[in-house]
Amino acid sequence: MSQVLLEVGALVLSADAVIPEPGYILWQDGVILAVGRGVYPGPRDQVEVISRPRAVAIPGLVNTHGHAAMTLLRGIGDDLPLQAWLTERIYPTEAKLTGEAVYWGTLLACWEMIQSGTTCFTDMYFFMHDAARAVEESGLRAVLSWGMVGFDEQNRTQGIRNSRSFHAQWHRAAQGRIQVTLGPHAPYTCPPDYLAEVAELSAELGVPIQIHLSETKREVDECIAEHGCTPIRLAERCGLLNRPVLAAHCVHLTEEDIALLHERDVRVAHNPQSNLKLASGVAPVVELLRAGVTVGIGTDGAASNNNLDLFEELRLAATLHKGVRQDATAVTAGEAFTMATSAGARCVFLPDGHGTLNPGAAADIVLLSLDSVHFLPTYDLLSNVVYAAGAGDVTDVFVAGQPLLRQGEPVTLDVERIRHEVRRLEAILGPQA
Ligand SMILES: CSC[C@H]1O[C@@H](n2cnc3c(O)ncnc32)[C@H](O)[C@@H]1O
Ligand SMILES: [Zn+2]
Repeated sequence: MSQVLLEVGALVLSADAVIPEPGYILWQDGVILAVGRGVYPGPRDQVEVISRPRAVAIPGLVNTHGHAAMTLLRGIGDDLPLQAWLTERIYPTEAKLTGEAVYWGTLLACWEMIQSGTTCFTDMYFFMHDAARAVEESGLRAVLSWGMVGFDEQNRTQGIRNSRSFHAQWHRAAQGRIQVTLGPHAPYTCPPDYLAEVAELSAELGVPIQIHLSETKREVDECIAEHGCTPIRLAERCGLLNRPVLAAHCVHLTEEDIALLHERDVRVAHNPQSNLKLASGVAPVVELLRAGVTVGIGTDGAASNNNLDLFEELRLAATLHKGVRQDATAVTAGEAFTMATSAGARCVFLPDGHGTLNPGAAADIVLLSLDSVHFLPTYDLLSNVVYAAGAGDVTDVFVAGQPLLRQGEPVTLDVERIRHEVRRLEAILGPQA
């Protein structure tokens, strides 16, 4: 495929490599070949040129935790804590979902994420063949898992069977944009022997695991009462932490938990907005970062957030811990940006270097308008991106070098059709149905 040259007004290659002046990115076959300041020095006649002199290029944002099709449940179960939210409102609504609904709900999520600068996301849900079809069509990169629960023998067996068939059909599909992982829901829905079985399957298939861990104090207290240890320690005893693991939430941790997360290189998805909305608490992100744990940022599903805007999440991650700790140095702009980009990419098991705009990284690129009010004035470009910019400033999105949003317009999605189908499903799924 031919080379593409993107000319921009400024670049943030990574948190510690900011170019606040015009420059370029050159890519081929979805991979960045060169970046630089000023005018591209090579021959221009052989390359396709995209000129965006009034935009800043940043690495695409990585959403490290979510349930994409829960966009269909946006607004259901507001103002409830996690367990009541799940059992009284979410599970009964999810019981009405079909593969077709998950397909449209996932497309809706893809639309929202593309529009707000996310290029890669994780998903743990049901009817995942339908979700994967939506991802393939959207052009996004995704790390998908079929959610597994072990309430009884039948759903345990079904969970393993679903995960195997999903892996067989979709792992490394969509030109490598889709990765399949295993998704045991949580220690309170998956008993220890089931978690051990999932760990064995993960080793057999050679794929990582994503799981909710230590989200609420109630979860930790009940785990200690039932199993004599914290959810993190339980996951270790079940053999889960011998495998690559992405743990969502990790709000209620002991010092020993944090040491164990670091020792086993468990990646943590920090979901500040969901944790606040479900009244779960605030994750000890400063302690996790200090211990050397890789922390990314996630939105969680749209029923606990209630949007999939990672710019909001990025800003909250950079401000929340300052307020809670009364320490203005807690989670700097650079740390938050890293969490949303390169650390996020590591969280979701992408190869080293992804989540940056350095040569060798995937050409997953987001452009923000320098004409936006949020870039006036611009003394410190990274500060503008983290503390001022928002989804409304996103003009263009590329994944693996392919345009998904061009000057504000979705390229891959028929958004009018998505709007129509979601309105239809709303009447079936909503509380008044
Ligand atoms: C088994 S598929 C995923 C399952 O998880 C539910 N879910 C969504 N958000 C959360 C959360 O923050 N904690 C725990 N479980 C969550 C979702 O509704 C699905 O049932
Ligand atoms: Zn979740």
